[in-house]
Amino acid sequence: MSSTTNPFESLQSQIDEASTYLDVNDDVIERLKHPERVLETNLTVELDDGSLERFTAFRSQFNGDRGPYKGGIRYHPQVSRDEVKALSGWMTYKTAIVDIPLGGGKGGIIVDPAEYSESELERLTRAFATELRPMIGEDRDVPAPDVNTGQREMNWIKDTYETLENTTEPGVITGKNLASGGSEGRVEATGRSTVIAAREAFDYLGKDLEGATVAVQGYGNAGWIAAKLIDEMGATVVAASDSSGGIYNPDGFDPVNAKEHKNETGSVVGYPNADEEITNEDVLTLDVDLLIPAALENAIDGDLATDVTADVISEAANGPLTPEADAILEGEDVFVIPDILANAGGVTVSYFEWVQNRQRFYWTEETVNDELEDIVVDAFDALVETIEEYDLENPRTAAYVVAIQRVADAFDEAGSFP
Ligand SMILES: NC(=O)C1=CN([C@@H]2O[C@H](COP(=O)(O)OP(=O)(O)OC[C@H]3O[C@@H](n4cnc5c(N)ncnc54)[C@H](O)[C@@H]3O)[C@@H](O)[C@H]2O)C=CC1
Ligand SMILES: O=C(O)CCC(=O)C(=O)O
Repeated sequence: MSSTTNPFESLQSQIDEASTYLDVNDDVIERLKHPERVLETNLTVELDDGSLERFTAFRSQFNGDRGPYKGGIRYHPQVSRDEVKALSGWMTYKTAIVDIPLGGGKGGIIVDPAEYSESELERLTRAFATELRPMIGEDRDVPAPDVNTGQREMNWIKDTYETLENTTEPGVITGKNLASGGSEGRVEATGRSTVIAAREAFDYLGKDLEGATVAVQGYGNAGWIAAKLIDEMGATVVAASDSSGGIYNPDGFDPVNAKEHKNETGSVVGYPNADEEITNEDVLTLDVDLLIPAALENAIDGDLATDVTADVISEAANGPLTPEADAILEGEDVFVIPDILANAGGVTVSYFEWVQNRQRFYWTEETVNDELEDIVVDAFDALVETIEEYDLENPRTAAYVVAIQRVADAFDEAGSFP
């Protein structure tokens, strides 16, 4: 993170901003600014050399008014209680803006997975799954992948849960591989919604995506798929970065080829067809038509925002702009598609996976992608309608107006406290 902005405070200020347009009781808004509960647990894991190491892990269940808590599990040294709380809140408003019947949750372990062997990571993941067991379940809380976790970790969690519960319940977790009950299209889903939303924004703004230049910060699951799909739509990817640095070719490069280079060498840096090496900050401030931040929170803070020159930003990452950056870009007429809509493809296809698991009936990739397309386009239309109805400058505020109203309605329908 390039800024010390607390992501939980960012979430709360986003809610405050939107609530001024809503006729929702202040006490209800206060409830919608805090998680319902947070598990903090210490996992003691045996390392390969026989020693023991303690890891701190969290699971925040932010809101379950619209359905089971839903959200990923992150492995990263910067995971903190407040980060997990923020991410779980963003999940709540994400599932609401795309109108799928789920709540919001998030988990994380403070760990740099690159420093541990596969067997150590398996023991760590299974230890976390054991702690999570009483609070997860397909009708309770359904985790999924996030930064530095993927199908492998999801399969371990499913297996641990099912073994302890003596059951088969693949819908306890999503983002599994196909053989373990995963869905077609889930790996690509986050990048896919990021570019569908970008395409809709270009259309709304009367801009041409064909030949538009694109920079992608973060070349992991969300970022590289977004690069690949936007290239397939006719745009030109000119820059990309990962935690080791950035690459640039003003004429564009093949995103798939760049990914192959990253797979072989560990980084996009050194990719021969885009050999101009630039910093991560340069990637964020390039004069491009579309910027896709796809790494971590606070990538663009107030200082950097003044140098951002992209016309459209599609937030594949959660929380890549600090509130200060958001306000600056709003003043500069940059159209920011907020994370809770742009990256909602991941949780939407997780929802499809959960539905398929429960029905024991699996969809084709084409069905998954068609259903995802409809949901993202509907959410974008609701965003535009709200921008116009309230004459809003900032699409993020519009997204929260829609999402908070939906969560508040569900709370309201449930009746008052006993
Ligand atoms: N995986 C998913 O389904 C979803 C992910 N997201 C969000 O997308 C973002 C990325 O997640 P994933 O792609 O899943 O993670 P990932 O672990 O697959 O990839 C993260 C990438 O970001 C890079 N990175 C880290 N720090 C960086 C920095 N300072 N500058 C440039 N690159 C940096 C890493 O090198 C890596 O390439 C996160 O904010 C995550 O919460 C959002 C919705 C769903
Ligand atoms: O697939 C999911 O359930 C959640 C993905 C996620 O963590 C996110 O959207 O930030």
